[in-house]
Amino acid sequence: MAYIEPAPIKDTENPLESMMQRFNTAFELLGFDEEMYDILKVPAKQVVVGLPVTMDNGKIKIFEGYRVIHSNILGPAKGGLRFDPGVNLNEVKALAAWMTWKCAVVDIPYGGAKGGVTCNPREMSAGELERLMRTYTQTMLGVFGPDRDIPAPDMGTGPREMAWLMDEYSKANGMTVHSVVTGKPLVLGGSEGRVEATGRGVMVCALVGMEKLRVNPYHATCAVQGFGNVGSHAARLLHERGVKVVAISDVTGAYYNKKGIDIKAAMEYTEKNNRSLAGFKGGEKIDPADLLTLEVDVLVPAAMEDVIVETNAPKIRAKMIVEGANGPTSAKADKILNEKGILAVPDILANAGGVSVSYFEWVQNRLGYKWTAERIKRRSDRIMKEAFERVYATSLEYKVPMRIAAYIVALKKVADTYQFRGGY
Ligand SMILES: NC(=O)C1=CN([C@@H]2O[C@H](COP(=O)(O)OP(=O)(O)OC[C@H]3O[C@@H](n4cnc5c(N)ncnc54)[C@H](O)[C@@H]3O)[C@@H](O)[C@H]2O)C=CC1
Ligand SMILES: O=C(O)CCC(=O)C(=O)O
Repeated sequence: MAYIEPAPIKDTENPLESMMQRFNTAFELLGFDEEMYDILKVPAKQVVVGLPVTMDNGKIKIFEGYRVIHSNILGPAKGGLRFDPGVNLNEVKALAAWMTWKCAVVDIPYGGAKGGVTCNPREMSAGELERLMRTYTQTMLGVFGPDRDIPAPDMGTGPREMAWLMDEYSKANGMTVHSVVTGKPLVLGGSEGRVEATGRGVMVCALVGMEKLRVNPYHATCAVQGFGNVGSHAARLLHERGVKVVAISDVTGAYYNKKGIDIKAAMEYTEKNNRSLAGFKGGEKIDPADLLTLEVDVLVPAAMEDVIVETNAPKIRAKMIVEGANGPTSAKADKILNEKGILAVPDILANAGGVSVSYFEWVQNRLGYKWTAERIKRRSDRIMKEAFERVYATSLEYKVPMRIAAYIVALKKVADTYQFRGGY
């Protein structure tokens, strides 16, 4: 189905600037020296490649692909692969740095990376996407590796794409290498729970946040922007815990139902409708911009960067924002939300459930063993709750919002590790 994509609301900032503003604030509070500033700021590696792909019409099209390793000081670099028309080097640099801070916040032994290809997967056939993913993997053979850099899904990619990547990497190495990528299908060494993991972490953060705000989940309402991997599972899991999800949206539009959207029905609908909510009848269609300003207890932006910005932040009425997406709130909007007393659970904490279960997948692959779904859920919930409390306590100690507290936790950990490793 053809549709016009709503243009994202754009701030004057870009994700990299937004990330750096928070980084600078936390860095100053920690009083580190200037050398440490450059060490933590500058990405370790940036790779930009041209990817020739034979399209279904027989013509060759060149796509631009990226992989940025921000840091590998805590361990092998880790981070997703994004297929989206908006992918560019600056965005990938910001996303890679966020991965470093995220892994540090949840205390898993990884550095940060991110990759992407500027393309529109919604307009490409499965064959074109497979050729693109295999070509991308070929160009990254010297970058990826189970002990070097381990990709995973992000916007526009999922288990299918990870399977192609694993297969291409394995062929090039003459052996099956499961642990080079996470987020694979279960039959290919994927982990129980990875598909829902990011949404599950969002749900855990939302529940702990509600506890802090003394909001009863059974009386709470929620709006979710983005109904892909993260948003749909976050909505489902919150709904299962008694929260009324009154609005959902995707790139095709937004849907509101005062009595609560039937999330299971919405998921079944998108499953059959090429992953799209277009034509969904479970709610009245509303302006997508209005979803963000609904009077709800919890707002979950789970689509893309810079959707809560200086212009709409004053109108936000949610008590709490739990950031499923990476970078949904600009630095300028942060200030406004803080002044309004809205509790913002930042991306580098709220969406870390995905990379946490990716870590479990990698551990299982290396052990050649499989854990049960129950074990995965128990361990990832514990990671998320402990990380939330760590960041919350830091925010009280430094008298800063949770976002800055999360950066403080992360910068401290990475800087401490640098000091011990030394050698520079
Ligand atoms: N997949 C994962 O495990 C993780 C994803 N994230 C972040 O979560 C966000 C979403 O990622 P996924 O769910 O994996 O992607 P996805 O590709 O599965 O879903 C993205 C959803 O957002 C919707 N969307 C796109 N533009 C929109 C707009 N302008 N308004 C409303 N909806 C819009 C799409 O239609 C789709 O429903 C991204 O920021 C990603 O970096 C963060 C951590 C892990
Ligand atoms: O699962 C992973 O390794 C990374 C997921 C990701 O890209 C993210 O957390 O933004």
